[in-house]
Amino acid sequence: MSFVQVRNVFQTYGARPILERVNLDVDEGEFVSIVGASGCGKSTFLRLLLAQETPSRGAIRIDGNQPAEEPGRERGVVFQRYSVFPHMTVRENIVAGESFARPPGRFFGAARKAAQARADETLDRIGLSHVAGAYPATLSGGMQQRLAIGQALVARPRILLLDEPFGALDPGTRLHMHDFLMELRRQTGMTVFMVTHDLEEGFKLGDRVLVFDKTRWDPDYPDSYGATITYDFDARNNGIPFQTPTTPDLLEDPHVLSA
Ligand SMILES: Nc1ncnc2c1ncn2[C@@H]1O[C@H](COP(=O)(O)OP(=O)(O)OP(=O)(O)O)[C@@H](O)[C@H]1O
Repeated sequence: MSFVQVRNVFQTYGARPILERVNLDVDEGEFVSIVGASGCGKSTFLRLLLAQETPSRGAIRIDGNQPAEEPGRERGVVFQRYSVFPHMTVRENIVAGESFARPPGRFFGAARKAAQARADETLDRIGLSHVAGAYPATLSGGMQQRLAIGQALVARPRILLLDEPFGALDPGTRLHMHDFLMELRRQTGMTVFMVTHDLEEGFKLGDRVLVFDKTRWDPDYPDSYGATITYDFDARNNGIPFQTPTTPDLLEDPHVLSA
């Protein structure tokens, strides 16, 4: 039995279908990138995995159970515009993120000191050491987003749900955050679902790239059908569109390999 099972899921708002016949099996530890046209239901799909919404039809199982309604330890989440705790400093936000992962959820005494030292290491990794004592409102949007990503990652959730988490970051910071995410993923074996508008990012980070799209379309009634998973690319070897050529001639052609 796969870790995440999605069976014939439909989601409808009022009379308007958003998702239809979505089926998916994901193994624990897989990194699944999700791409698709704006408004096709990618974030809706993440909300279903988070149990913020219940599917109109069909079922979702995580490790054989219905997803719990509280994200907490099982699932962490980062949205494109994530709000960190405004009344806590940057360092405290990271400590709070880690404490989600451990009952009873708080650190005291020596454990708190150790957590602060780990938080400082994380801040170093995400380039926020110099603002460890500052409050989020004094940071730029990109810095707040880095903090949000760091906070979710240090909680080491079993499933991490990312909704365009790197969209607002400049290219250099984005690459650093990719490295940080991949390293933590290697250490924790967490399962990741990431919605992105950047195909290259989807293929670089993902083991699989799912494409959500409508298979049925009526030009007079564009809202009459929902989207489903139309492609499920194996991205481990850079994906189907970039398959490693098997003919020796092509292997020697740098243009083909750098595609
Ligand atoms: N709670 C809701 N009630 C009614 N309609 C909703 C609700 N949530 C989302 N929608 C609609 O469902 C559609 C899919 O939204 P969703 O945010 O899932 O798309 P998306 O693929 O993530 O879009 P984007 O790439 O632009 O972020 C949109 O048309 C949106 O307006």
